[in-house]
Amino acid sequence: MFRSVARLAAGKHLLRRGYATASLPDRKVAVLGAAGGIGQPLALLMKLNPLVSQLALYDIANTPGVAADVSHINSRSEVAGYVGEDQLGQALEGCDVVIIPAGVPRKPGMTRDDLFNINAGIVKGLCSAIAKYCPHALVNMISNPVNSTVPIAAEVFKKAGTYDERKLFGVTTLDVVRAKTFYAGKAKANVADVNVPVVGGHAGITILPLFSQATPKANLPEDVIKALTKRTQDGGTEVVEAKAGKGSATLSMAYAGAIFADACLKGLHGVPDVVECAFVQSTVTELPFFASKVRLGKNGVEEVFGLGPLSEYEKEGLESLKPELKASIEKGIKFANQS
Ligand SMILES: NC(=O)C1=CN([C@@H]2O[C@H](COP(=O)(O)OP(=O)(O)OC[C@H]3O[C@@H](n4cnc5c(N)ncnc54)[C@H](O)[C@@H]3O)[C@@H](O)[C@H]2O)C=CC1
Ligand SMILES: O=C([O-])CC(=O)C(=O)O
Repeated sequence: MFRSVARLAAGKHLLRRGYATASLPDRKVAVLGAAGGIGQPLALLMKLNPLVSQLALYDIANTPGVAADVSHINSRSEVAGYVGEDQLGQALEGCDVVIIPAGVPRKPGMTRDDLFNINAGIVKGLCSAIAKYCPHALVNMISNPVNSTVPIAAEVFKKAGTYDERKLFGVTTLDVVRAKTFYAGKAKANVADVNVPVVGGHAGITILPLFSQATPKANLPEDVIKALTKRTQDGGTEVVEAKAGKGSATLSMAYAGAIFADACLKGLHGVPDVVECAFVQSTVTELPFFASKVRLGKNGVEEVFGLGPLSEYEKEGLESLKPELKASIEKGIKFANQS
C-alpha cells in the first residue's frame, strides 16, 4: 500500500529522499477503540501512513500509553491520545476519516450476531458523536456485527441530518485479504498478484468470495472452490478458535483496516482508480446494504460496481445469503430507531 503512495509522491515530483510530506495535504484520522487488540496495531500502521498528518487515538481507557508509545515513531503524523467520553469530541473534531474498531470480540461458540447487544450501543454512541463533531468524515466501521452496525450508523446519521451514503463503509477487507491468501495457496500463484472480489456481508454465509472472477485464472476444480469458499467464510472463526477465548483476529484485521483506510485517503487525495470491496448502501441487489467493489474518490464512494458474471455455485450462494443479511440489516435499523 505504501509503495503506491511512494509512486504517487514520485509522480508529482514530491519524492526526493523519502516523502516530501510537507507537500501532502493535512488529513486527520481517528481510531475509536485504539487501545484494543485491533486498535493498537492499527494505530501503528496508520502512524506509518504518510497521507496522515494528525492521528487521534481514542478509547475509554489506556490511550495515553498507546499514544505516547506510537508518537515516538519518526513518521509524519502528530499523535494525540484521548480517553473517556469527555474527550471524544476533541478526538473527532476536524477528522477526515474515522476508523471504528471499538467493541467486544467473539469467544469460541459465539456468532458475530451474539456481539450485537453490547456493540450496537457502543457504535450508536460513537456515531452520534461523529454526527456532531465531524459530520463529513468517512466512517470505516470494523465493529461487529458489521451487517448490523453499518445500518445502525446510517440511521444515527439520518436522524442527525448528516447522512451521506458515500461516506459510510463496513470494512470487509479482511475477507478479501483471506480470500487472496487462501486462493494463492491453491492456485500456486504469487499472492501479491492475486485479486479476489468478496461480496455480500461480513458474517458466515453472507461472506461470498467470487473465485470465478479471481485473477490470475487457475481453473480450480469445483470441490477446491467450495473448500476455499467455506474457509473464507469461516476465516474469522478459525482465528477465534485458535485464540481459544483470547479474542478474534486483531493483527490481520489491523492490516486489512490499514489497507482500507489508506484507500479512503488515496481517494480523498484524488488518486484515480482506487477500488476496494466494502459493505455500503447499495442497489446492486434488493438489499439496502451490500458489499461489492466500490471506487473511492474525493467524496468517498464514487461508484458501486455490480457483481459481474457469477458461477452457478456463486448464484446459489447469493440467494442463500440474502435472508440472513436482510434480517441483520433490519435488526440494526430497528435498534437504532427504538432506543
Ligand atoms: N470487520 C472485521 O472484519 C472485523 C471486526 N472485528 C471486530 O472488531 C471489534 C474489536 O475487536 P478487538 O480489537 O479484538 O477487541 P478488544 O476488546 O481487544 O478492543 C476493543 C476496544 O474497544 C474499546 N471500547 C469499548 N467501548 C468503547 C467505546 N464506547 N468507545 C471507544 N472504545 C471502546 C475497549 O476499551 C477496547 O480497547 C470487535 O467487535 C470485533 O468483532 C474483529 C476482526 C475483524
Ligand atoms: O470473526 C470474528 O469475530 C472477527 C471477524 O469479523 C473476522 O475475523 O472476520
